[in-house]
Amino acid sequence: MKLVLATNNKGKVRELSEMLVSYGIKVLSLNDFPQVGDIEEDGKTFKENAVKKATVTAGLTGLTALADDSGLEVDYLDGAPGVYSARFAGTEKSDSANNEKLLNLLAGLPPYKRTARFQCVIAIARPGGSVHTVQGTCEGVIAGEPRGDMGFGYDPLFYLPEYGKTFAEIDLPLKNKISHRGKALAQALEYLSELSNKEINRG
Ligand SMILES: O=c1nc[nH]c2c1ncn2[C@H]1C[C@H](O)[C@@H](COP(=O)(O)OP(=O)(O)OP(=O)(O)O)O1
Ligand SMILES: [Mg+2]
Repeated sequence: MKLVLATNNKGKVRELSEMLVSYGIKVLSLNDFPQVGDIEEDGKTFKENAVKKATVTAGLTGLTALADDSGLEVDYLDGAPGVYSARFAGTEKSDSANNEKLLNLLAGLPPYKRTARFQCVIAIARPGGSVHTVQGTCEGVIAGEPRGDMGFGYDPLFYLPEYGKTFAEIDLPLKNKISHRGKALAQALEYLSELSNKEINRG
C-alpha cells in the first residue's frame, strides 16, 4: 500500500514514517508532489485542519493521503496555543520563537500550574472522497527551561513527569509509543489494515 504524507513538517515525517514503514507501507511525501502547494489551515479545530490537508492532497495526487494536525494546549493559557501552535509567535513559524514566547507567558509559574497536553488528529483521505479521522493525546508539564535536542517544535519544553525527561530527551521509538501522534497513528494503522484487507478481498 502507498500513502502520501500531507505535511511540510520534517519532524512529523520522521515520526510517521518510522511507524508506517515498519508496517510495510510505502511512504511518499509532499516533496514528490510539488503540485500540492501550501494548504491554508483556516479551521477552528485540529480535525477540520487535518481533514482539509488530507482531502486536498488526496484530490491533487490521486493517492490515499494522511495528514496530521496537532498542537499544544496549556491549561494556564486556557488551551492556547492550540490550533495556532505553529504560528504562536508569528506567521514565519519559528520553533525557537514559539518556545520563547511560551516560557515568557509562564514565567514564575510553579510546576503544578504548568500542566499541558499535546493533541493530534490524523485524517486519512482516499482519492474517491472518503475521510477517516482518529485522535491521540499526551499529558505533560511545561518545563521552566528547554532540555534536550531531539524531536522538534515544543519538544524541549514538554516534560513527562513519569520519565523525568522532556520529549527532546527521549528517543524516537519511545516517543512514538507514548506521544499524541503515536497513539493516533496506532489507530490509523488499524484502519489502514482494514482498508488493504478489503482491497485484497475485492481482488
Ligand atoms: O510531537 C510534537 N512535538 C513538539 N511539537 C509538536 C508536536 N506535535 C505538534 N507540535 C507542534 C509543532 C507545531 O508548532 C504545531 C503543529 O502545527 P501543524 O499545523 O499541525 O503542523 P505544521 O504546520 O508544522 O506542519 P503541517 O501543517 O504541514 O503538517 O504543534
Ligand atoms: Mg500547519
